[in-house]
Amino acid sequence: MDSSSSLLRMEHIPGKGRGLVAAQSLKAGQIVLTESPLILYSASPLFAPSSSPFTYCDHCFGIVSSYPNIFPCPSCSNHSFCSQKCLSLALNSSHSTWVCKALISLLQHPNSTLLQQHPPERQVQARFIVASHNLFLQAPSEFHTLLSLHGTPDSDILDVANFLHSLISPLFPPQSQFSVDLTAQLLAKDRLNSFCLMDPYSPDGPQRSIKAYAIYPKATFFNHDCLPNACRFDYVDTSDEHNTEIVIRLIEDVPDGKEICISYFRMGRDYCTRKKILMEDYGFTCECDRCMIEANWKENEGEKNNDLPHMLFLCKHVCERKNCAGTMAPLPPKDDVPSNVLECNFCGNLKKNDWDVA
Ligand SMILES: C[S@@+](CC[C@H](N)C(=O)[O-])C[C@H]1O[C@@H](n2cnc3c(N)ncnc32)[C@H](O)[C@@H]1O
Repeated sequence: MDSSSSLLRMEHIPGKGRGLVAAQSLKAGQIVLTESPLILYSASPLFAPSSSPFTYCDHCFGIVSSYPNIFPCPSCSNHSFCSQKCLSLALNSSHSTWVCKALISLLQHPNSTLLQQHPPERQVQARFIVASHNLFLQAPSEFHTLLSLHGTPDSDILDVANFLHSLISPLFPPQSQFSVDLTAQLLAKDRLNSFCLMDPYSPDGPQRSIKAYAIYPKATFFNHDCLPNACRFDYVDTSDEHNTEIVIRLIEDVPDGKEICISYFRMGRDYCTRKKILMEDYGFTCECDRCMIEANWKENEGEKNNDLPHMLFLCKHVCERKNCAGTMAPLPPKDDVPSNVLECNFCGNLKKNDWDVA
């Protein structure tokens, strides 16, 4: 049984829809959820080469080193894998015969120049629709879970759905019931529920690109808070089957019944930037404690208006390593003893917690 079920329960949270609350008293550093994606797809546009300096396995998204450690798809030259195991798993799941043929057809489609004229994002959405249809064919109950998530199409999504459906629907098997409306529904779910899987951290490297997108069936119910009590660790690049799992760990103690929230982006951003992202990308206005205080700050006076408890939280929990700004959470407790070491969820940096004086 899923161990998170005794730690978390879903509740209706006023003003936020569904959310996850602590089902018992929980400790800082505790891992409250580990799960595999419902759907996972590459963030590389179909036509343009990826901007990432790394090459990834198209199944587990671990870094592929060089030949002879590359296992290409036997039917297309566009997808490669880091091991025989990933290749075999992919051919029976994420890179099934239908997916392989659909992606080749999209690349060779007489209208493919149309797709290339759209922003690269459209090509990534095409990958998502192909992956969703594959889920529909392979795991109908998981497909229905995907459809039950939060998100309804707006007019922009309907336009995109019309365009993508015209390109992709000829590739669906004849009995497929994938309508434009269903395509639009799926795109709306993807917009609100997908997590980014990022390039590995490098102190001097370029800004990290997104290597893949994933939707997790339970983690998606964590609502946002600008001063979260939990954060996501993705132990990527372990080159095994756990590479794409999400791990949610508590930043501080959480009493029974309290909502557990993550931040949908790195915490260091100022009020106006956070407000803009949350409205444009997620369609809501955040009313967390931090936003309520910062909303009253005078324009351009953020630095002078620092609110002490919030500043202490940010000093303690924002990683100060160069090119990082990830979130620092305590290591998991050992034998119920809390750890005095904080770990960054982004770069893995460890630092002693000197903030909590007994
Ligand atoms: C990934 S879903 C989270 C689960 C969602 N509450 C549900 O009912 O399925 C993201 C959506 O949850 C809602 N949400 C998340 N955090 C919120 C917050 N702090 N305030 C208001 N709404 C929030 C927004 O509608 C957002 O688009």
